[in-house]
Amino acid sequence: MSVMRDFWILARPFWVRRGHYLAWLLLASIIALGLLLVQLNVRFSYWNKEFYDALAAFDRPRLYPLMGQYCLLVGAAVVMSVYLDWLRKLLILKWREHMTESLSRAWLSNNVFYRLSLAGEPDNPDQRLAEDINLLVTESLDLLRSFISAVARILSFSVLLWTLSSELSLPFVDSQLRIPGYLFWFAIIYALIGSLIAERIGAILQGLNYTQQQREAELRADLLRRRDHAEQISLYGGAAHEQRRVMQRFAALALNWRQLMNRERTLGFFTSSYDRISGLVPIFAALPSFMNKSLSLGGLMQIETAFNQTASAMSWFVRAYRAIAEWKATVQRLTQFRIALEAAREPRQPRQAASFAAHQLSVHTPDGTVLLAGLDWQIETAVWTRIEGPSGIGKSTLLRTLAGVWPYYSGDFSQPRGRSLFVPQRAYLATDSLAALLAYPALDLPSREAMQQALCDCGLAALSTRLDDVAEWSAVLSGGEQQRLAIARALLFAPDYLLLDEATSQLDLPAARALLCMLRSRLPQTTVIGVTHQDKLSSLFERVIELPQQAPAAH
Ligand SMILES: Nc1ncnc2c1ncn2[C@@H]1O[C@H](COP(=O)(O)OP(=O)(O)OP(=O)(O)O)[C@@H](O)[C@H]1O
Repeated sequence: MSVMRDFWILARPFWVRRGHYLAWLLLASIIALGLLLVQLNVRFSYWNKEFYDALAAFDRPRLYPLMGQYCLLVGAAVVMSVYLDWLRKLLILKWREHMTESLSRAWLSNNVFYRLSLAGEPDNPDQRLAEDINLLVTESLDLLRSFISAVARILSFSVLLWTLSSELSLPFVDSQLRIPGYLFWFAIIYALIGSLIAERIGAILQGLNYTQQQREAELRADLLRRRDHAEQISLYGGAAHEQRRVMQRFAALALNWRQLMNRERTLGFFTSSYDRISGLVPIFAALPSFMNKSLSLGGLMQIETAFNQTASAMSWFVRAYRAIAEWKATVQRLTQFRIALEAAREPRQPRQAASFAAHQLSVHTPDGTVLLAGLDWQIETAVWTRIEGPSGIGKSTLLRTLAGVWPYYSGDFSQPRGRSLFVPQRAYLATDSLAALLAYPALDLPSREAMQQALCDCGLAALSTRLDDVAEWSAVLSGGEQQRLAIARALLFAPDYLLLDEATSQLDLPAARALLCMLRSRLPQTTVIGVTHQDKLSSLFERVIELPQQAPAAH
């Protein structure tokens, strides 16, 4: 039952919250409509009886009111099933919206998504948020609905079937074996045997379908990668190589597809025969009563409906285990995600102090390899400090630690209060308007004049007329231009603390120097901590912290 507990932990925030009455009202309406539809089907079966009896008796005056009744019944059934589906979708939408909002907030807030990506788990959070929430909501509602409907159908139609079927008397040893309501028992045994055979043939389909989805996703991802690296591929002249890889992926997909279609063919032989036979089986079974005139034509038709409804409701119990298994797997995946989010929610927070300071600080990689150990220093406010050390020693990782996003450290360090901004070597440029990119990560746009001025200051005057243009700027701008844009962003954001990680590496030295000098004159109060391999820029920094392997030093 732990799966039910896990499910309730996931579902509870939606079903037990302020304004949850609407959700419960929707659920109650969906269940009520489902039950009404079952009752309507029972009513249809009575209509069938009366109609065929009137036909058999050539009773014209009874036929006309029956046709009127039929129109009413059909009208009611159409309105009910359309609204049932509509309300079901509305509830799915509301539930899904609530879960997406709360899980994506837990994922995105406090840099949880970044820490989870470092730790490498859980896999594919995007799939959890998009597909699994949808599956959980849809499967939960549909399982509940189909369970209630199956129970209601069995209760309503089996009673009908029992009353309609006479007692069967079979010779058994020296006496007669009497089976009351034999059609009811027959419907149950028929449904059980049919569903079990279908399950046996179809069991392997589940695995094949799963593999098929995976292969399709791999092919799609592979084709997307080609789109993302179009330029590099054409520069290498790698088209033939790429074509071969695409066809290799397709061959794996086709191999599974063949197995799937062969298995579906076998299942198809069984299900189409079963479906066709199901229409006649109850008629043949009740034929003796019809022939000895104890059953009317209408009664025969009613038996056919009641038999098939009972049989299909029974087979739900045989087949539901697969839907329940899928639902359980979805609950488990989302529970893992929820637990991972909760575990990563509260990172160790650095102390808040007047400035950045490290005391016996050690930084390591996610697998525990120590990169830097025993760091002891303090960084003065409004001073430009450069962190220096050989490639691979851990300079960028130290900057991430100071920014408060790298959780793998021990010892102690403090962060100053105030606004800080990190400018990485490769700026993040989403596909958006240039104005929105300049404002990032602030939500409000600065004035147009301020943005145009920042672009001019950073040597991007040519872009100042394109603030509203939406483009894939990371593909449109050169590497150097992207770095200029990131500095323009910093100018507009005007942080108290600026962490620069190789932020001018793609510019020539005079351009890099001019850009940083301009930054310094525009943001004189900002404390800057930088990492750069451009040694000629070192004169811009007032202080250097050198990072020798495992032996810290500062001067
Ligand atoms: N997310 C990560 N997972 C595992 N190892 C990592 C991760 N990030 C960095 N490292 C490892 O930490 C070490 C230091 O990397 P870092 O980028 O901090 O060095 P660096 O001094 O800035 O290097 P460079 O000067 O070449 O840019 C590297 O060996 C790198 O492989």
